[in-house]
Amino acid sequence: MVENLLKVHGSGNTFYLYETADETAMDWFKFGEWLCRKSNDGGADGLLLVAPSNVATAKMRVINADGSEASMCGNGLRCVARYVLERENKTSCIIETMKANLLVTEEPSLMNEIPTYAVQIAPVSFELATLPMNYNAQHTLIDECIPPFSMDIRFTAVSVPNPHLIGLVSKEEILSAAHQQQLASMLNGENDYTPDGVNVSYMYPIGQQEIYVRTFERGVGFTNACGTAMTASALVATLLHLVEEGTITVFNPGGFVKCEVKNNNGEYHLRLIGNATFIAHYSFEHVNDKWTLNKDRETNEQHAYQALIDFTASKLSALA
Ligand SMILES: N[C@H](CCC[C@H](N)C(=O)O)C(=O)O
Repeated sequence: MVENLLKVHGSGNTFYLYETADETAMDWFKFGEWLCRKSNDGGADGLLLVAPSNVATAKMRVINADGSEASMCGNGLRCVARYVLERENKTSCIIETMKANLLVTEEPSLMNEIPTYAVQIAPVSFELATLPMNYNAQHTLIDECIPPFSMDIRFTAVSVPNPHLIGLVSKEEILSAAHQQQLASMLNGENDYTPDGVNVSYMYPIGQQEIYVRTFERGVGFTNACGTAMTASALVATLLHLVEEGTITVFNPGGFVKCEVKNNNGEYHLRLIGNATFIAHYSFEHVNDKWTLNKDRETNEQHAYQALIDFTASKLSALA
């Protein structure tokens, strides 16, 4: 049977998006890993599954490119939000995710008529046990130097609810990815600190209420952007007084998003606002446990998104 799916992206973080009526229909981990292979039309960073929910309008599951499942995906949830809101002809709804039912809303375009959506990012915790992460039997790790990782980068660990380690780095470290690659590879292999791996982001303040974030994603590697990482970085930037609470623009290799941070005495309210671009329509067949993928037709949306890429490039040229 031929089935339809979409290729989508949020801030250049690309996914296949597939809606199923039956969560038991396939081995999503194997399907996700196969779909994301570069040999499949360039692959993708993950698979977004849209399924029925008993507690919300729909349910989202996130499979990384290596076939592992994550509890949350900020860029992906914006794409799922658009897909479900268009299906329901609504402007807001609740989407069930692994650890929270989250409000998603259609928003005014960021620029150039680009489809724009906002997603709630929750729950948030600085407790190392929620990542999980082990370090000196500490409960939290906020703005600290970790000698085994680096003698000069200060790190913060937070779950939103997937795990993030965020380093505040110098211009040199943001211009070269070598150290980040080496640290993230160690923390996503056999190691004493992060048994389930961790998304590793390097953050660099670039202006008034503006930061730049580059992320090595657990289960994927370097991506153009990681929505939960950008939102977590915006939160950390407020805690370190690099920016004010409110709306922070987060630039990344794939474009930019807006992150809203509100801190009510340690109760954090986070919202991620950004594009939800549908790139192309695909179809696949699943016969004798083998899949075949066919690209049916492109949308014309990537052309509009190019304006946001060009704006970002002009902004980041000052970084070099
Ligand atoms: N690699 C992440 C899941 C995808 C998150 C990212 N794509 C986002 O937009 O938040 C993890 O294993 O926690």
